Amino acid sequence: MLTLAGTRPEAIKLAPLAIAAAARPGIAHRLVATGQHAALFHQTLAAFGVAADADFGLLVPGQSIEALAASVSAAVTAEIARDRPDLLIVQGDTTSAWAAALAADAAGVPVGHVEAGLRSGDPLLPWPEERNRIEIDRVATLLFAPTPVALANLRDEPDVHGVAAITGNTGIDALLMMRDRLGPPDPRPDARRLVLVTAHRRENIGAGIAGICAAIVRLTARGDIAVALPVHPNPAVQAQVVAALGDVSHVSLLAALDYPAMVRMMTQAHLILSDSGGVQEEAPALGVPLLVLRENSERPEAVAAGNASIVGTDPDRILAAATRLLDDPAAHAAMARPAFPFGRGDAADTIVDLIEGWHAGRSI
Ligand SMILES: CC(=O)N[C@H]1[C@@H](OP(=O)(O)OP(=O)(O)OC[C@H]2O[C@@H](n3ccc(=O)[nH]c3=O)[C@H](O)[C@@H]2O)O[C@H](CO)[C@@H](O)[C@@H]1O
Repeated sequence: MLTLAGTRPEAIKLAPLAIAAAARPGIAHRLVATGQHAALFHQTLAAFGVAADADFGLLVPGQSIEALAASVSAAVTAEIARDRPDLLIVQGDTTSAWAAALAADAAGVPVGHVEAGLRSGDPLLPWPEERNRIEIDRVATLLFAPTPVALANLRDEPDVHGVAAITGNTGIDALLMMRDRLGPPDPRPDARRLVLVTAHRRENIGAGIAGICAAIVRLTARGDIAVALPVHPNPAVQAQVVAALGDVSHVSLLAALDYPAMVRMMTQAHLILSDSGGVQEEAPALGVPLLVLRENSERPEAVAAGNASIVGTDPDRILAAATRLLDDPAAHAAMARPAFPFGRGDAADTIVDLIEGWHAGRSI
């Protein structure tokens, strides 16, 4: 079995699978990095005690999505010819996962999709992730849907032909593993309540991030909160955020946090504002209220569970929602009950059980 991955969120969500696969003598697993997030990918895996078996080193700064897809496709095709894996695993919705899945399909190698069935319903939001998810699911033989909603999405699509099962999300395995390892959070020295913000979606660069930053400036003017914003490595995001927030007091712009530091900070936060996919899964499990800085979500479970609210990027809307949660303890408490709509931490074991069953010829 060959797993291909290249970004920080893929490292987080595939580390539990690598650990679970290594514990099964019947599974020979090879984890190969594309090289897309370079050192960040390997550092993130290392936080779980996992190392990649190889790295294609495909990162070319500033390269287009099309160029990345072409190089992933060529590298996966060569790897398949060399190693003849019986299954290719990809996770989520990156362009490299999409290119690898199509290359494996073309070479006759079955594809297993971890985090299958997520749909925002809008091909352009987020782009290209929504297109990538749909096309990976169309070629996948094994579809590991994290939730009943994701499974229902797959059942509704006539072009999905593989076998699908609900597994939970391996991101929750990673989160609970790391939280247990870190122990109880340290009390913060600062009396101000912590608001943690992350923003990096391609469609938010420009007007969206401008709106988010304007809301942060107005929010910190209250005087009783501290904002921490780990800035995504994307240079376009960095330039915009530093220009808008670099000199605002009680706003700390941080370098991207390693995963243990991120988990620690999420557990200390009073409120999280984020356009991230993974954070929408993590905040409910940690019981931290989340405002989603997007117009839609492929993860309606967090809103349905009462832990998240979709507020988009309009500064007035963000400010109103955040102010309510900061000023009304009952409103905050209602969104701060831990909930586990994305699983309870056993997704990776469930997935390797299903893979072993598939190897043995049992239907999943
Ligand atoms: C909306 C969307 O399409 N999101 C996709 C995107 O991830 P996603 O939008 O989740 O990507 P992010 O870069 O936000 O990464 C989120 C993860 O990184 C952690 N973190 C974040 C900031 C930081 O400084 N340090 C840190 O460790 C978060 O706790 C979380 O676990 O790719 C994932 C991997 O294929 C998919 O599962 C998601 O569906």
